Amino acid sequence: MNNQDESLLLYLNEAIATTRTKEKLFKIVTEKLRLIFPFDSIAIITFDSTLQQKRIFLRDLLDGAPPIMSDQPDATPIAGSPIELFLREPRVQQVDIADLLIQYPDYLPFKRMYKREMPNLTISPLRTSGQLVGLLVMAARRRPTFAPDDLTLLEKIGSVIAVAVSNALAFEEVARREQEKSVQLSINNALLSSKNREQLFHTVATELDRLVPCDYFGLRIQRRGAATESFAEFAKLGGTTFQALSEDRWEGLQGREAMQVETFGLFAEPGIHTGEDFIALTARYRMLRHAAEQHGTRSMLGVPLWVKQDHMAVLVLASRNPHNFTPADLELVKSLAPQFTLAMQNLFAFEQIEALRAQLEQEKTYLIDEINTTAKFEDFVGPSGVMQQVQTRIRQVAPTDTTVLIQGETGTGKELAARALHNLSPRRERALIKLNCAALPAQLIESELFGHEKGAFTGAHDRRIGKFEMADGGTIFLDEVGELPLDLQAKLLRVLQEKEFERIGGRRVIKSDARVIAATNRILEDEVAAGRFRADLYYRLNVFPIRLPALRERPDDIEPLMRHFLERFTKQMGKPVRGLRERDLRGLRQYGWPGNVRELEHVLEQAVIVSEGPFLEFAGFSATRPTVAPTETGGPLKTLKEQERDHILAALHRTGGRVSGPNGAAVLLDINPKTLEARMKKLGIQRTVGVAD
Ligand SMILES: Nc1ncnc2c1ncn2[C@@H]1O[C@H](COP(=O)(O)OP(=O)(O)OP(=O)(O)O)[C@@H](O)[C@H]1O
Repeated sequence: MNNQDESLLLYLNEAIATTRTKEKLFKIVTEKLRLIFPFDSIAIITFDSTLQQKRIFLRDLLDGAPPIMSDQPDATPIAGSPIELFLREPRVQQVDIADLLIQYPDYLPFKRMYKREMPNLTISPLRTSGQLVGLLVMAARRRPTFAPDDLTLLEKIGSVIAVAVSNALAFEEVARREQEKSVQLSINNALLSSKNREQLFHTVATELDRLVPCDYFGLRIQRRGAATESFAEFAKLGGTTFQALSEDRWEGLQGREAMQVETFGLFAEPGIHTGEDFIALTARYRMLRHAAEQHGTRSMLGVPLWVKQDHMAVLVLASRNPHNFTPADLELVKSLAPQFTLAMQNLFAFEQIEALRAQLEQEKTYLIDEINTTAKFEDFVGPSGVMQQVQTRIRQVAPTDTTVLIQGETGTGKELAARALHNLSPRRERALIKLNCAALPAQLIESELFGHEKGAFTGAHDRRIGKFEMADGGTIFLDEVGELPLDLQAKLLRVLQEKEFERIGGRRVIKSDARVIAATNRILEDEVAAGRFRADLYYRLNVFPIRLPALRERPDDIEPLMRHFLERFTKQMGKPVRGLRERDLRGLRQYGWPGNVRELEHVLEQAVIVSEGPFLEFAGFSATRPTVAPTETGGPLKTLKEQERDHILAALHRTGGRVSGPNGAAVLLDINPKTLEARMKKLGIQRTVGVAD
């Protein structure tokens, strides 16, 4: 070995000790070697410990192209390639590519070099501590002539380079592990910190992309016999950053239906799909074909997260590069799978909790309203025979899920009966949700019943849960059902038949297990006959009818009801208990009670308020009021307007002309004082002069 050789070895040794990147190392090696050995192209091939996979660093000095540094193992297998030949006899060899091509006519790198007229190869093994870690391959146009010393030097250089290559790769491996750790940490942090699905998985996709570069990241739920659902999907649509994909992207492409093909079982095993395998999958799955055609997808990596009888969840990465994914990538993604699974399950649970929370929030408002109005069955006063029958029917039907229709005049206790029924039913732990069908315009009733999505119509600023959804597991009480507009009757019928509906502006079918109790003070049969109420809906509602008799039909209930209300009001108002005069009782029993129990309740409330002596005073109440409803007298009928006028006058008479306040006519008539004033004005009723509210 001459001085020049020695100094080269020293130089290389030093360079190796100080150089950490393989790029720099490769540059130094190339330049120094070229001073001694004439070559036009040089490659360092490294092997993994099992000699199964190789990585290639290549520099072509003739065309001045930048060196090729392979970050990923080369996909071409070593078995069956000329490399195998050198592995069998690892020593410095000089070969002519033309000879090799006879044996390996399809080996591309040699074909390429032959074409570029560099047929002379010098191959030297790279060994460290006796172990083969790679090959140094020099290609030249002219056949070099080596002295035996040169060959010895090359062997020595080979071991120096081997150490360098091993170091650089080990260093790289350490760096990759560090990066892997940092990515895993970032993914962990994202999974732990964020509750928003899109934001969370966007971070995860971006982090994972640092280790396993890809163009598509998708978490998907595959259902047996149904379309695949997207849980979180992102793609680099032309750019370098991920954008969220929505399910809607299938629409308008080939029709949503066309995309709804079953993919259950695809990626049931973790794997990489590329080349022929990938093409076979695109032939089988329309969605994959679409991705290949539209986005140029050429390879995929899939890992199942969980597999159940009827559905499975998978993580899919896809790339436009056919050789993008390596077995190491697959292992890495597999190692992350448990975290993804946990995060998805957490999110599912969290979203479920959110939905329940929203439902509870809605229910709460109702429950607060109900605290004062909750009816215990004991509050339901009615010792008369007819009311005993009513109570028996309520008790009979309460434990079932049967739809109940309660009919009766205003104030007969329909709502009280509905509440008592709910409270006797197994659903009493859940809410009774009431909807008054007469109180709102048609569109609002629909949204009250079924809810709406954000932006479903002007003014729909937020998503809103409908009462049917809210009453899931409980009872929905449709008060004044006879007032429901015909088109809504059709929609209500559908819910009753199918127990499912959609929110306004929504596509998702919502199921509700709500028990229905409907009430009306109209005679629904007459409404059906007049074409104002759908016969089919009537039959659906009238499964178990309960009729609440008018108070005048059960005079035996009057006194017990009076005592019940008296006790309540005296207690509520902290008033002393006063006696009831026989003549007053007689008068009250004889009265017709057009407003039924509600009217009786108001009369007593008023009496408790105004009475001061030892007896209750029924000021303004006249027992000479008609004892039967005018419709039943057979005489000429009054118009509704006249009837209303008379009724208001009677109320005013009783309150001494007072309209508002606790002793006013508005309380007696159970309407808003402003409304009463407006009606009085319309009907031309003057206030009694001299009486102030
Ligand atoms: N049997 C009863 N025992 C005790 N209170 C009753 C009874 N029936 C009715 N009430 C009381 O009378 C009032 C009116 O009853 P409720 O609101 O249930 O009648 P409704 O038939 O639903 O009336 P509307 O048709 O006007 O809605 C309520 O305050 C209720 O508590």
